[in-house]
Amino acid sequence: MLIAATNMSVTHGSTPVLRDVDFQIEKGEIVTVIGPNGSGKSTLIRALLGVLTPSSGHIARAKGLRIGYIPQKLAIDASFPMTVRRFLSLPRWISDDLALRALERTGVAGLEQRQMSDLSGGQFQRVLLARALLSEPDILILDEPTQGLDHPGIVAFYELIEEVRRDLGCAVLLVSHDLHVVMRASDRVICLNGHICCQGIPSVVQNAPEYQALFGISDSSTLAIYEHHHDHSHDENGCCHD
Ligand SMILES: Nc1ncnc2c1ncn2[C@@H]1O[C@H](COP(=O)(O)OP(=O)(O)OP(=O)(O)O)[C@@H](O)[C@H]1O
Repeated sequence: MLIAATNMSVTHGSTPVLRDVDFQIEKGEIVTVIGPNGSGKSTLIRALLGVLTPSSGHIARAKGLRIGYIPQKLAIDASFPMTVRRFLSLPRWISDDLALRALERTGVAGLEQRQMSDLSGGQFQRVLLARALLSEPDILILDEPTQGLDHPGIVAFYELIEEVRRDLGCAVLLVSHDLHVVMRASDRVICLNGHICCQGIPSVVQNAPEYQALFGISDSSTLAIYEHHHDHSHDENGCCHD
């Protein structure tokens, strides 16, 4: 076990956001969290990272766990000069050789002298990934890494994630809205909506009546994910009632 949350609830102010979440991730697994906007995906990630404290339950992390985190958004002001090479050396200086190898691994070698603010969305994500890999993480945590990428870009990014997992053996936890790709590329999928609605390996989740009821899935209507039908109702706080 790398990280485990037990019976974890999180409130923002007085608003419950996550309720009774039991979650754990093992070595080398690729786990994707899916769910509607505002369903608590980023909150779950932030709690697992330890940057917010659950209101109840607890979180355990393996001793000495190294986490490589790629945030949902990272704004770099265009008026603030920051080359890719310099960015890779934050917060700790790294050698040119290490920088080159990291960029090669994520398929963006040659961009060293480019300004971060000039990169395309896909290049930017790959530079973030290169930087996250420098710490040789046991687990990579990525919050919507494919946001803004086109379909080939999304598929390519997932292929890269799989390659990184194969080569480095790290676990990967991601948040994604790309349902089709997620189902192909994850070992396990978690459907979140203020609580864990269902979880499991994609083939099982995909065929589970709970999943189909949750997401209203038929092949042609995958994008109807956010019009999904629940077999239980949610109040305004995202809590569920059978
Ligand atoms: N710091 C905060 N203070 C108050 N409320 C917050 C805070 N962060 C998140 N929330 C609220 O908690 C709920 C869950 O937010 P969260 O960002 O975890 O959802 P999400 O599933 O990641 O959404 P999205 O898909 O839109 O990124 C939302 O209603 C949000 O407004």
